[in-house]
Amino acid sequence: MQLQSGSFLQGGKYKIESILGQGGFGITYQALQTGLNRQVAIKEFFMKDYCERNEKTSHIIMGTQSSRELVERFRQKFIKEAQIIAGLAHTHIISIYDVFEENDTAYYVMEYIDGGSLKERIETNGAMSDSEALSYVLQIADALEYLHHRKTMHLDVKPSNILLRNNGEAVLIDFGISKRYDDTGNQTSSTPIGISKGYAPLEQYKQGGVKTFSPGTDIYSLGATLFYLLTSQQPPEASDVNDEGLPALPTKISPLIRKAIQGAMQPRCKDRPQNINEFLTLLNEGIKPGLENETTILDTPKNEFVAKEHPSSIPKPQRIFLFKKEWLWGVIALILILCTIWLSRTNKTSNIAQDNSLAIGLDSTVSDSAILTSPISMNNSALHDSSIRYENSNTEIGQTRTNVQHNEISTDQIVDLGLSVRWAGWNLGASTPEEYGNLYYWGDSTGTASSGPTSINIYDFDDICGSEYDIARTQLGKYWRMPTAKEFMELRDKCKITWTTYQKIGGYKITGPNGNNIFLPAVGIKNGQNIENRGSIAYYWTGSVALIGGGFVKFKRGRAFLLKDSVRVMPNNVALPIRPVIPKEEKQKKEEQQRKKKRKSLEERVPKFASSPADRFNSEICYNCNINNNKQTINYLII
Ligand SMILES: Nc1ncnc2c1ncn2[C@@H]1O[C@H](COP(=O)(O)OP(=O)(O)OP(=O)(O)O)[C@@H](O)[C@H]1O
Repeated sequence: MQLQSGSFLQGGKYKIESILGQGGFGITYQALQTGLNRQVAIKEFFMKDYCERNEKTSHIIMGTQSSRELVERFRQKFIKEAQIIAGLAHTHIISIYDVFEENDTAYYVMEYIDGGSLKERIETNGAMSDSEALSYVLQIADALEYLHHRKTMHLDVKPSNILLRNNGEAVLIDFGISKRYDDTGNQTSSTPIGISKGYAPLEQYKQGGVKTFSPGTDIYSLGATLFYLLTSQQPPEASDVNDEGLPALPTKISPLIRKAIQGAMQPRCKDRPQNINEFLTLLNEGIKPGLENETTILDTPKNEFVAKEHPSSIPKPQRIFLFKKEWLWGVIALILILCTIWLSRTNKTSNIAQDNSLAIGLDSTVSDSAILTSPISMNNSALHDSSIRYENSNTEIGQTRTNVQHNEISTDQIVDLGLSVRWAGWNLGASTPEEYGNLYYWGDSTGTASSGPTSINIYDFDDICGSEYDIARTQLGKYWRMPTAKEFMELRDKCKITWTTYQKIGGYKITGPNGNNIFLPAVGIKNGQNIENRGSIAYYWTGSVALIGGGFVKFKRGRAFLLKDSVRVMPNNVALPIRPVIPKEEKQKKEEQQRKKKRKSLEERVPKFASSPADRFNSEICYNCNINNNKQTINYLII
């Protein structure tokens, strides 16, 4: 028995409109928040098997004393969980606005999401393309990483728990069985474990469920979700996966994605990627992984998940410690590689210095920087910020300059990385290289944090880059603009991306093919008044060409994702740092164009050189006549 539509909660603050659904632990309603006149979703704690409702008062009633105790215990946990979720702030995690008790039960109020679930999407449209499925899975991976970072597991990731905002953004809901773990990884809450067949891994079926913090459990469910999105088939139950392996995935799915699903859906938790970062590495193998922790994966040999008949035979990503047995050969190989890199860097540096007099900022401690940028350098303490320098300056990156104006991102901070465009050394609006920049909104030429579009607009990148909507162009003028998708891809694909810290700010050192560097601080994402994920995630605008639900480039743990085909100008609760570019030949091209235009207009206005004095006379008359636009006078004078 549910609350009637038209009934009120919290003294009229919320008006129940309809029922969205009911599960074992709760009823979800669509409601109106009357004061703000906005739609919300309200979840009511209601244990179907133990609770009833007094029709007159709407109060919850319970039968026996023992059921009362049980329900009370879970009600307290429901409230606690809601409070925890309310403390999370992530674009792809449901926002909770309010938690309260009424009718002898508990409620939480959340953002109402009207685009339906991924499950409904598949039921209506059938299986998705690789890119569409990935765009959703990457968003949820992001949300999971955020949760895992806070020692929280969701434990019920599945397509029906992923809703879509009408702008295409995926949002993770239903934390009803999520758990939190303390710093030692022990469970701090024991909300009941529900089993979602096909999505829950083996360990969730065990008596007592998952007891220690293990991101691999959510990774299994995420892999199963990807399986469903790409096949529109319910993934097999974990016990069947254990006995028979995963059924062969259609070959239209890219081999890399098939391998990633195989890897994520390993029956044994320890055989799966151990964190979201490792899962993403499988999906994004082409990009070199970051160097943040001791388990970071080496570039070479490549991480390989080989899809075999029985998934438990699939090897895990290879890690450094796997090389222990061959340590002797490893050490010899390491020395050889280091020598080679040292030599090649020495040559390269001297070549650059010879060929390009602009390269004065290059580090003279060549051997250090060679180690720094080589994939062998796995130790953060070996990272020297001093190798990050401007191409055109003797100043080390990071020297704070006072009174820097936006338009001071100028020539001395253009870095030629050896790519088709030159990149700014700092974020737009920043006064130091590690700064956020505080200019957010593309499409808002003032670029201030408090303004910006109020809804998400989708633009084709051709409409944006270099136009009046391009904040880099409007702020810096002249030839500056946002990078196009192609240019960002070039940065991603041709540069070495390594995690480092600079002035205590985490971020990515991007080393171009010519050895020059820029620093992309992991400035996070501004969401309302908060800046989230600062020091761990970097998002950047791009004038990109793309799919649904993104439109920016995200640099993350040594990889860059370019998800989208179009530019989304985000509403004003989201902000991203901006790194402008300046095309190499743009200045000359523009000047040449202007010269041509001038010439043309002169040619139109001034007749060709007339040889005889009479002709010249007539020409001059014509010229004057044209100017006066007086044909009669011409005729008269010519005659
Ligand atoms: N914030 C929301 N906005 C819009 N619809 C929602 C929202 N939250 C849940 N729903 C919808 O409400 C229905 C019930 O969802 P919910 O996940 O809360 O319950 P359940 O999983 O069925 O039950 P339980 O987890 O309590 O056993 C689903 O159709 C879901 O898509």
